[in-house]
Amino acid sequence: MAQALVGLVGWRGMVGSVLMDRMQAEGDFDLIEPLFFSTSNKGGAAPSMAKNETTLQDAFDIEALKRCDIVITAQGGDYTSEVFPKLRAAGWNGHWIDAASSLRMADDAVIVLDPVNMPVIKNALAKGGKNWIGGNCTVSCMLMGVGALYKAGLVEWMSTQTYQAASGGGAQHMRELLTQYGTLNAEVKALLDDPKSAILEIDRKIVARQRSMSAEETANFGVPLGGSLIPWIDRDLGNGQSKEEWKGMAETNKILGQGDGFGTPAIPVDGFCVRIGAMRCHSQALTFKLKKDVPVADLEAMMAADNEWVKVVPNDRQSTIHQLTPVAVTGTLTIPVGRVRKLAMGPEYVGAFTIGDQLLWGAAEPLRRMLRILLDA
Ligand SMILES: NC(=O)C1=CN([C@@H]2O[C@H](COP(=O)(O)OP(=O)(O)OC[C@H]3O[C@@H](n4cnc5c(N)ncnc54)[C@H](OP(=O)(O)O)[C@@H]3O)[C@@H](O)[C@H]2O)C=CC1
Ligand SMILES: N[C@@H](CC(=O)OP(=O)(O)O)C(=O)O
Repeated sequence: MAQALVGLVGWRGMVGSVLMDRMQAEGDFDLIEPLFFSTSNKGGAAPSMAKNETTLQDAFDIEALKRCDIVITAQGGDYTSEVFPKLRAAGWNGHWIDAASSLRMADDAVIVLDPVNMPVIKNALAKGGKNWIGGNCTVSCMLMGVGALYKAGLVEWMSTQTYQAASGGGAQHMRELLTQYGTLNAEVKALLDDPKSAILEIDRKIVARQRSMSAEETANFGVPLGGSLIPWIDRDLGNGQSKEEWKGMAETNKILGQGDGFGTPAIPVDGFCVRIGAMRCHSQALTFKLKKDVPVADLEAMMAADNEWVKVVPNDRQSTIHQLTPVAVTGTLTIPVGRVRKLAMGPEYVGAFTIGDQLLWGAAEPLRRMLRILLDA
């Protein structure tokens, strides 16, 4: 039987490159006939994973896209908003797998995170579902870590305080962060090299340099991030909440198949989303109100057994500082969960801290796994 023709859009971007790496590592290209698209280089040479179709197709050419059994895109929301409706209107009935948020909350779209919501995916597949959208990176990484508590029906509500990496804004944001770090270092290099220099003099020079950063130096984040933080991510919803914070409850419940449209009440999820100067790992401090008092050891055992990527980190200083950091997690599929302990508010209140690489579980991995689910169906 001919292999499925799979259109790949956005493959050379940051998320797309991670996706390509993972697809190669897992042998996904052995199972498909890839067709590579470009928004900027139609007719150029496709990457080495191409088999029979070695020329880049125009990513806006609906007829070319219509040839595909499956399209996977990491090109971004503007591309999805422009092309997806035209493709469906042209009668295309293939599977659309997308990293962008544009279609996530549509009734006919499933947010894919199969280690957490395989039953939701299977149910939608059986009903003829065709639109498979990757979740918000923060939500996906969080559920990969603590999804077991939701699956067990233990969570009354959850509050999350995030520490989100620069990569969530895109490649230019990562460059801007590092450039700012370099600028700040250069500002006080002579003083740092002198062990007798006064730390408050260094501090004064740093904050003066941060406060005088030009529009060019802060073009992506709008304000300095190096040596600072930004407690607002994504749009202002006008009700005091950021769009990133809104996604926490909306997407968590949609992934789990509960809340609006599912006939079961949504679980409240809320908190603050904060940009920090990490590169590509999103970290989060979680507070749970459980429906009953469950021993910490039992909670840890449930999380550890939930999927092969969760790693419960013992709640001690040495384990935490070595295993529960962006430096430890970057570039891996491991989702550590640590700092699990009962909080002072009462036996049903539990704290935890979790981290995920937002380009892997937060973006690329759920997409390629959805491709495999479709190929196996
Ligand atoms: N960044 C993130 O953390 C997350 C992103 N997403 C989604 O994925 C989308 C893509 O994000 P991201 O990968 O960061 O976007 P990028 O800007 O890295 O890539 C998007 C597209 O830009 C074009 N492009 C132009 N110049 C370059 C260049 N120098 N190098 C590479 N590509 C270039 C490419 O299209 P072409 O080849 O056609 O020219 C590429 O596919 C986002 O818009 C979002 O919807 C989802 C989750 C997390
Ligand atoms: N908003 C995320 C990144 C992202 O792309 O999210 P979404 O896929 O929900 O738009 C961040 O800035 O960290």
